[in-house]
Amino acid sequence: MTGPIDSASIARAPKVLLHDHLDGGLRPETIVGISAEIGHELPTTDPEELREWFRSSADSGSLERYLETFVHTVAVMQRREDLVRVAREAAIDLAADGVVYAEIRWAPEQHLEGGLSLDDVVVAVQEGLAEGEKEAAAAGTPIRTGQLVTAMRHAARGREIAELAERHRENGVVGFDIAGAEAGYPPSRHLDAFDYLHEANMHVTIHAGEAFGLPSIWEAVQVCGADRLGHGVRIMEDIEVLGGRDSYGRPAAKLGRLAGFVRDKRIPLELCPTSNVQTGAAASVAEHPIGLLKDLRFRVTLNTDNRLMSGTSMTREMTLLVEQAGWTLEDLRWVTINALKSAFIPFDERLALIEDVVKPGYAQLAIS
Ligand SMILES: O=c1[nH]cnc2c1ncn2[C@@H]1O[C@H](CO)[C@@H](O)[C@H]1O
Ligand SMILES: [Zn+2]
Repeated sequence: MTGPIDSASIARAPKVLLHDHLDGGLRPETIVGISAEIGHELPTTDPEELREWFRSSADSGSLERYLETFVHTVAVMQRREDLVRVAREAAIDLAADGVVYAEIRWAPEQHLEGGLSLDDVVVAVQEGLAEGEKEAAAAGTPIRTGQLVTAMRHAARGREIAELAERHRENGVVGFDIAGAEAGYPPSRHLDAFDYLHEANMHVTIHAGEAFGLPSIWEAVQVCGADRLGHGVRIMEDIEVLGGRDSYGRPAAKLGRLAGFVRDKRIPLELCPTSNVQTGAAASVAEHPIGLLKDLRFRVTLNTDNRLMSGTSMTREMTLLVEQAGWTLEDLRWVTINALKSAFIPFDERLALIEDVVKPGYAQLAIS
């Protein structure tokens, strides 16, 4: 399973996605269609031009500017039927990309302009995801999805959103996240939300170590008790590469206390190479730290972040790593199993997906 891998195999490989924003993955045609109905003005109404507009506008070198484009996707996700549609299409599109399990995140507090309540919007998205799952199964590409309910870090609704997540845990919500501009908005601003969720035994991931460095990661892990790190790529700032290899053939490196803790505790990193290149957290996919972090045996997972803004898919992220960073089929299988090990669904269900779907899927690719 270590030889070169062709593009058809990458497309067919089972994939697991833990970090994908619902409002970052819309089909351009859907944005154009809903905008026309609700009278929202877009930079262009040509779907292909719009696709390119999102990608190039997000190619800004800064997270703040990357996030500006979301005004157009959030605008078309305010009516109940539109939330259902966007969620349904997300599940179908991910399934067509070979994704067999996806945790899809979004911030309910940004979808109340049409008069819906926080509970209404979560129910609408769940309805869409369930419809999409059904259609994907009928098309022969089964997928399982879960919602991650996000609170916006600049706002002050963390506790309320945490309670929302907890209320819907039996109805599709598998965890909680905070997102938005990182610099100036440390995770501890939402400590009451995290305390509440820990008391309720809920799972938590935190965007940290993307646009801001070690203090943000430290707070997420040690103050807020994050189970996983959204991005976490700046953990590199606590790793000194020494050059050469150790006796196990791994890159020789000296880990600081925080990086050592993250690796020792097997805290999953939800890495998103293309998105990081766009926001300036990495120079290129070839040079992205994901390769080094893999070789150092961190709990690495591979993700899309925002398929629309980053012009990507799981197949594309995998292809880039294969073509530009020398990844093998075994590496792709490893990050996929890592992601399932780190998923927020119950352990027995994760195991079933690993044994019944992922391992047989990769075994088939290895022999064909
Ligand atoms: O990579 C990211 N870092 C931080 N925040 C993000 C990223 N991608 C999207 N969002 C933010 O999360 C909200 C809910 O999905 C989006 O509206 C966007 O503002
Ligand atoms: Zn993100």
